[in-house]
Amino acid sequence: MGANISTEQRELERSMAIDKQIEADSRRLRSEQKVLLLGTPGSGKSTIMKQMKIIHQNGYTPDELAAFRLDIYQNLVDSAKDVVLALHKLGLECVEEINKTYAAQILEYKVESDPSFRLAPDIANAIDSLWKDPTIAIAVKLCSEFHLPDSASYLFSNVQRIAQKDYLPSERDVLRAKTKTKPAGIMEISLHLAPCSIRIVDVSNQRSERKKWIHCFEAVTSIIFCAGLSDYDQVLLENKEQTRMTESLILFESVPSFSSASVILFSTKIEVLKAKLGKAPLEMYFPEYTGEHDINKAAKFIMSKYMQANRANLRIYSQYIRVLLAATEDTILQNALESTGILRDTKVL
Ligand SMILES: Nc1nc2c(ncn2[C@@H]2O[C@H](COP(=O)(O)OP(=O)(O)OP(=O)(O)O)[C@@H](O)[C@H]2O)c(=O)[nH]1
Ligand SMILES: [Mg+2]
Repeated sequence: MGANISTEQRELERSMAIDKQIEADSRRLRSEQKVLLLGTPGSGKSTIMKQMKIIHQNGYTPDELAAFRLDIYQNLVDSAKDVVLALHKLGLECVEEINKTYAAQILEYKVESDPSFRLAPDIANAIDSLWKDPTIAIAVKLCSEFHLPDSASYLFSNVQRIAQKDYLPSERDVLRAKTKTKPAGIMEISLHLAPCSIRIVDVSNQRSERKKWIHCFEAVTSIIFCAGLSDYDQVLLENKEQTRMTESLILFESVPSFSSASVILFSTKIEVLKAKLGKAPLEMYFPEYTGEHDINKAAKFIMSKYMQANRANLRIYSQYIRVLLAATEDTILQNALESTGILRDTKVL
C-alpha cells in the first residue's frame, strides 16, 4: 500500500512538472518575437547580427575575436586584389614604379586556412604602398566604375596593425569584415529584453537556395529588410543588366508572397552613399531625382523607391531618418541599431 502511494505520488509530481513546463514554454512562446533578417547579399544582415551581440551580449571574447583573424586577412587580400584588377580593367597605371611589382605580388598571394597562418609583412607593405599610390586616390574620387569593396579603405588604412604577429581583431574589425558563412547558412541570436525575448534569424546566401531557407518565415513576427543605400550604381556580377538596388527592390516586392509579418525597412551604408554621390550622380540612374548631392534627399529618394515597391501595403517602419543623424561612418556602424531602437523599443515590433 505504502509502495502504491509513493508510486501515485511520483506520477502526480511528474504530471505537475510536465504541466509546469508546458505552461512555461507557452508563456515563453507567447512572449518570443521572431525577427527575420532579409536582404540581398552584402546588404548588411550579418553586420546587424554582430551589432546585436556587441550591444546586447557583452560583445566578443578574445577567443571569438581570434576566430575572425583569417576572415579579416582574406577580406584584406581580396580587396587588394580587387583594386589591382579594377586598375587593369580601367587601363590605369600606378604612378610609383614599385607598385607595379607590388600589384603582381598581391595577385599571387594566398591566405591559407591554417589557424596559425599570419599575414606576411612583405604583403602588408605591398598593400600599404599600393593603397597610397596617387592613382588610387584619383580613381576613388573620380571614376564611377571604380568600386572598392565596402570595407576596403578601412582595412587598407589598418593594414600594418593587422599584419602584426600578435594581431587580435578588434570588434570594429569584426564589424568591417565580410565573414565567410556556409552556403545557405542560418545564424540565430536570442536576446532577452524584458518583457519579451527576441530571436533574430540571419539567412545567408539568399540569392540562391530559397527553397532551403523559406521555412524560416514560419511564425515570424517581423522582418528587418536591409536596403543598401549605395547599391544604385553597382551592377551584379551574375547579371550585368541589373543593379544591386534593382535586385533588392525585386526581393522587397516579393516579400508579401511569403510573409504577412510587419517589415522594418532598415537602410545601411549611408556613408558609402555620401561618398558616392559626387562621382556617380543619382540622377544618372534616376532622371526624375532632383536633390543633387544632398545626402538627406538622396537617402529619402532611395527609400521612396522601396515604399513604391510595397504594393501589398505591408506595415513598414522606415528607420533611415534617425540613422541619417549619425555623422561619421564609425558612429553609424556602432549606433545604427541603438539609435533606431529596433530592439530596445519592443513596441516597434
Ligand atoms: N560602410 C558600411 N559598411 C557596411 C554597412 N553594413 C554592412 N557593411 C559592410 O558590408 C559588407 C557586407 O555586409 P554583411 O553584413 O556581411 O552582408 P550580408 O547581408 O550578411 O551578406 P550575405 O551574407 O552575403 O547575404 C561587410 O564588409 C560590412 O562590414 C554600413 O552600414 N556601412
Ligand atoms: Mg551574411
